Amino acid sequence: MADKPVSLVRSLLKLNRILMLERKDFAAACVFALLAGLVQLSLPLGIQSIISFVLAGTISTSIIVLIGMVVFGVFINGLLQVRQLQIIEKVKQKLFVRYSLEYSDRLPKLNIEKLDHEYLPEVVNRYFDSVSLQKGIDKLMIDLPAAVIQVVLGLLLLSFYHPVFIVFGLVLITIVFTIIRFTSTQGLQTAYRASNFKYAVAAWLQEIARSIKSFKYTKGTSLHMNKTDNLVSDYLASRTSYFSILLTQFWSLISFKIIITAAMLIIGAYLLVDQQINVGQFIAADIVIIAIIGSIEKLIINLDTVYDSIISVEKLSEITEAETEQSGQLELPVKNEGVSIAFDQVTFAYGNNKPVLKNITFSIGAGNMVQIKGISGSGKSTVLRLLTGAFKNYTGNILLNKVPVGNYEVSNLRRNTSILLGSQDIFQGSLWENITMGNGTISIQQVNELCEITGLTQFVKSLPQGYDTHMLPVGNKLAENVRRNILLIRAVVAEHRLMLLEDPFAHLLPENKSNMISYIRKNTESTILIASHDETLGQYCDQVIELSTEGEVLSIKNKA
Ligand SMILES: Nc1ncnc2c1ncn2[C@@H]1O[C@H](COP(=O)(O)OP(=O)(O)OP(=O)(O)O)[C@@H](O)[C@H]1O
Repeated sequence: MADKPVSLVRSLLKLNRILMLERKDFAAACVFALLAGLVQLSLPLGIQSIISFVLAGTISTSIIVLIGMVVFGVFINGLLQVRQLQIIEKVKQKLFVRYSLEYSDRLPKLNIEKLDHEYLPEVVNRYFDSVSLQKGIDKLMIDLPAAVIQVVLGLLLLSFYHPVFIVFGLVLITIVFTIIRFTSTQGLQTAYRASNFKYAVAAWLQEIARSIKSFKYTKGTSLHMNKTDNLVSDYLASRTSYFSILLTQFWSLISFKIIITAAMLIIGAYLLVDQQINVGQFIAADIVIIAIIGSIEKLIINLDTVYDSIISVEKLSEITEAETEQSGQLELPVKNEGVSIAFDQVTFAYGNNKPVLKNITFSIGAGNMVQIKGISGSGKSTVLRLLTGAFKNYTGNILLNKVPVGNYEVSNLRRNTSILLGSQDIFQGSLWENITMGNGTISIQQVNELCEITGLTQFVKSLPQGYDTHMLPVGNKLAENVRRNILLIRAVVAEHRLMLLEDPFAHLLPENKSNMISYIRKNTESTILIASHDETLGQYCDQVIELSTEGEVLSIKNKA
């Protein structure tokens, strides 16, 4: 995906939206952080009182009670922290589930037209950012709120010792906030760029793995290393500029820490010498200062995590916010009856390329079988793709049963359409899943019959686990005709009102081909559109539409 401008406020709002999905848990974690902070800060007060008692030489029951209370405070503090951890663990699990389900629900609904220039398996790598986000959640929900609360409460507590601490604290907080606010946008932008290069490296490594044979058997070149080297250099450059922003922010926080330590100690010592505070108060103030410094350190260390979490949400949103297909409202009733098709002066181009189809006009009666012919690149498959409703950027009209294809509800249209396109593939799952795609109405008899017709039976019988055999991604290790048969059976087995088939029979023996065509015509009333340059197919079809190399209709021949 492209290097887009990232806005700090917009990204923070996005992150906030994700956290707010678990607002109850988040609120509980914050309350626990606040309580833990209060308990933590009450300890110096207890210690201060104990010291006062000791200095006054009054060892009494009060001291024992006070010590008891301080120890109890430490225990309560631990208890609150455990509770926080439990909440955070729940939130982490929910995040994982949420993104897993959202990705799997959204992927098939994405607008292919908009993502046409992307390689989806690579874009899906962004899913791993859900794990980075999980890791950041601890810091975002526990450490950071706790650190901020402790700094604020600590400064407030110090102000009780002397008002000068209030002014001092406020000035310092304002300076640090301003520095972070104005350097963060650039920090985010560089972090985003570094993340883009990280994914580019991963994508390239995946690409080497995907085309492993090409790289393995091409001797004497180091293309794979050179490209990796370039991408890694880009990553390092953006990571270095990201780190320089982080360093600026680290230094501002470190300066804050140094100034506050020095100032509080000097002011504290002065007030002690001046007898405005006593030794107990001085020691208690020091404990508070140490707690504040500890919290500031937490802020410094976790700044990186905040950026990572924001970038994770941005990256994850490349799928969760990607445009989905627009859908109409109309439902095409599911019945065993074909649909009529009409193309009226349709012109279509992929993106900004030159038109693939020019002024195409033809009509097809319901239940007809039609071949779309033309040499490679003439636009045969594009005609089928337009009928799936996935591409909408055309001029002219495409009608199904006299209604524009875009008016149909997308999932309803898909339920009524059987699609075999060259870009479809075998996926990792059982042979049965690959054939039925989870459609529980398909019977074993139907599938067996189709295996017999296509010649797949022998392959199925050779498998010890039959239809339960696990298929590898992309149908790896399968013979090409087996792979194509599985895809053909998948397309033909469920009854649909429209069949869009790209070169479905090219791999079949002549006898299997004619048996398959007879099966389809006998078992279904579907309208069947076949994109193929097969010269022998026309004899089986009601109509043959031939496209020219320019993507125009060259001829339309109806069966005599
Ligand atoms: N997603 C796409 N983005 C850009 N151009 C594309 C895309 N798909 C196809 N094309 C181009 O559109 C033209 C028509 O492609 P199409 O696949 O429809 O032709 P075809 O006649 O079916 O070819 P074949 O018989 O080789 O499958 C070709 O020049 C092809 O390169």
